[in-house]
Amino acid sequence: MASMSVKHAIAAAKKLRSLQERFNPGGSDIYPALMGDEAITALIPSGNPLSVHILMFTRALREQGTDEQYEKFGRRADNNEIIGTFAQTELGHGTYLRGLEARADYDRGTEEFVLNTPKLSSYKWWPGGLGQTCNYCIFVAQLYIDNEAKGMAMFVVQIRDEETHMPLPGVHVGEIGKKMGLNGVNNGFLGLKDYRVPRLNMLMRHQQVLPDGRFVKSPVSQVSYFPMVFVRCMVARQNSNYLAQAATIATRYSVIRRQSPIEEGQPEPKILEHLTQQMKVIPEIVTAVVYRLAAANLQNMYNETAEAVYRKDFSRLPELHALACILKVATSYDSTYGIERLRQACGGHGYLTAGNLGNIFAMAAPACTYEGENSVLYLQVGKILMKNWSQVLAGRELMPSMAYISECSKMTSFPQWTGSWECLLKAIQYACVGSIRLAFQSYNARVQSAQSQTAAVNYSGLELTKAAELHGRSYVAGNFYQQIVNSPNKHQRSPQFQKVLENMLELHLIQIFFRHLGDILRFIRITEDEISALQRRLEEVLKELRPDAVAITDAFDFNDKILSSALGCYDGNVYERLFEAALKHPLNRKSVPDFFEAHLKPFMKENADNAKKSKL
Ligand SMILES: CCCCCCCCCC/C=C\CCCC(=O)SCCNC(=O)CCNC(=O)[C@H](O)C(C)(C)COP(=O)(O)OP(=O)(O)OC[C@H]1O[C@@H](n2cnc3c(N)ncnc32)[C@H](O)[C@@H]1OP(=O)(O)O
Ligand SMILES: Cc1cc2nc3c(=O)[nH]c(=O)nc-3n(C[C@H](O)[C@H](O)[C@H](O)COP(=O)(O)OP(=O)(O)OC[C@H]3O[C@@H](n4cnc5c(N)ncnc54)[C@H](O)[C@@H]3O)c2cc1C
Repeated sequence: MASMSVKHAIAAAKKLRSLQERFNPGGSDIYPALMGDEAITALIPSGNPLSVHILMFTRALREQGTDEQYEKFGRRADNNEIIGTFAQTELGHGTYLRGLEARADYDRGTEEFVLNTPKLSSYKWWPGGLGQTCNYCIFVAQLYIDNEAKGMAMFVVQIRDEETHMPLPGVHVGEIGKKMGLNGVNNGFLGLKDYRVPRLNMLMRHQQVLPDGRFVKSPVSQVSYFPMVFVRCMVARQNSNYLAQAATIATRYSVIRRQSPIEEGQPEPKILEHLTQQMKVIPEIVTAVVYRLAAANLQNMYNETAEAVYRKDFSRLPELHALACILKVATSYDSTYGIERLRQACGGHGYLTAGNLGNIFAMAAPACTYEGENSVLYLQVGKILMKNWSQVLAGRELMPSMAYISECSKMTSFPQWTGSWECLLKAIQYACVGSIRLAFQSYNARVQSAQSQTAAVNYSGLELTKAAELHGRSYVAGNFYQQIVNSPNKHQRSPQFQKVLENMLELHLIQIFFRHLGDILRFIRITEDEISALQRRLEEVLKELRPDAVAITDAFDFNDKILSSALGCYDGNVYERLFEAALKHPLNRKSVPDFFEAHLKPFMKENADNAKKSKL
């Protein structure tokens, strides 16, 4: 689905409200009830100008505001009476939140905050819908009381008149310009000059400024980062879906397109019969399945943790933060590169807009950057792994998603190679733990030699990133293994279905193994014969999955409207649809285009005249 117009976004928002009334009557939060529903992902693609309103503005009001603040602002936002966005990033800073320059100075005389973006670099820059759609925003700023910095806080700020939509005095708001994609989103800029808001416009569920200017700290400062955790979980889900969409298109196309006989004299086969084509398409189908399951797990964990945070129990926040970061990175990177591989798998037609792969790519790719730039989130996970390795060295228990690290740390060497799924999974985990150990040694040596912790993180950055990446692989592969091999539902599956799932597990594990062979060989001895055996298993499982490829992608259940692709329609009429799309192009409206008389004819005539003259 391409970027939406505001008109279409409003239709989607209405649909969401009606779904909420149906599934969660009277409740404000639609997502826990509906998160499994693919309709939601279809209604809020990242190209929707209301997505930040729906996913961040309403949620921040609910989770960061007091009950009274929810009644004042949140209920109206949930009801779409006001439309807002989450304005955090600035022209000069996105990643380093402690460097944000927008400021909120408390004036105890009037019990107001005075909001300012003092420099060009402190202008808010990027928030979705800020350019034109929103009349409110959550403005993230450094809080100052008596000129003393107190850290980040969030403020509800009205930016446009509710009746006329005119920007209010003191507000400088606009659109940041055309982007590579998502051009329906009207990402905006915002400057504020001495803009006053009442004290109770600061969201105060976790930290407060009292009327006399006393500051009550949040029990856990990280809780102000919670809206980002939610969207990271959503990205994991959304980007897995983008990959599934592209895989569906490329699979359907690959069983219609015929090219190049495999045996001399034979008819041209469907291109999916070529082994290298299978290797381009089938692993992406499997990756989409694997990530959808991991993202669904993450979603459950988010729902449980959000409920606990609401009750001011912050104990599971670090684990959720680590998992949300790692899955956001893994799904956004792998979907972005996977979609490009799938586009190439469709040959020349993959480059046509009518195939929709370019648009899907343009929607998936920015997720590598928004909601925490991927390298930065890898470093964040790397730092968490260092902390956990210290815990291992101290003999303490780790959070459940890192329990495998303790287990592997106790192994003096890798067990006898068997090539089983357990063995492959263990090899990935073992390489991860080896990488964590090396990163820790490097990081620790730097700290011991009097480098600051932050400098040590910077100079160990490559090793930390590698450890974080392998932790992501270990978690995702471990989750898939559990769901296929140890799931309590396993016995309700037909043997045929279980076999397809096991083939997908085989392919996923072998694929990750080969992708990280260099990393694995650093810590484990494997013979050439053992690697060759895996190569043969890879070829075999591609062959086994080939007949199921279409059925698996059909099971993703994307209708033609969502895929919006001449190459990926359910009926397989690829050439007819490509032709139809070509004929709709404006250049085909007239047999002779206007530019012929105006430019092309005079240009050719001038050249012909010059040629004649030079012959004379
Ligand atoms: C199904 C529905 C479909 C939905 C479709 C979804 C599609 C999405 C559509 C919307 C499209 C676009 C929206 C985009 C919106 C945005 O981009 S909003 C802006 C987002 N900005 C960022 O993400 C900024 C990135 N920076 C940061 O997050 C932090 O600054 C960073 C983590 C990089 C570092 O911060 P520091 O303050 O320097 O922190 P540290 O010193 O590293 O850590 C301090 C401790 O805090 C812990 N921590 C950090 N972050 C979190 C967190 N989020 N939650 C919990 N804990 C956190 C960290 O581990 C440290 O802990 P410790 O003290 O060590 O125990
Ligand atoms: C489509 C889109 C929608 C967005 N929507 C919103 C929105 O609704 N609201 C909002 O507030 N923001 C939004 N953003 C902004 C987004 O959150 C930021 O772009 C993102 O957080 C990255 O920050 P940055 O752009 O400052 O990148 P930078 O931090 O400047 O990154 C540039 C490079 O520097 C590197 N780098 C930065 N810090 C470090 C470090 N500590 N260690 C190592 N390398 C580092 C990065 O890895 C990267 O390679 C959106 C962005 C996009 C693209």
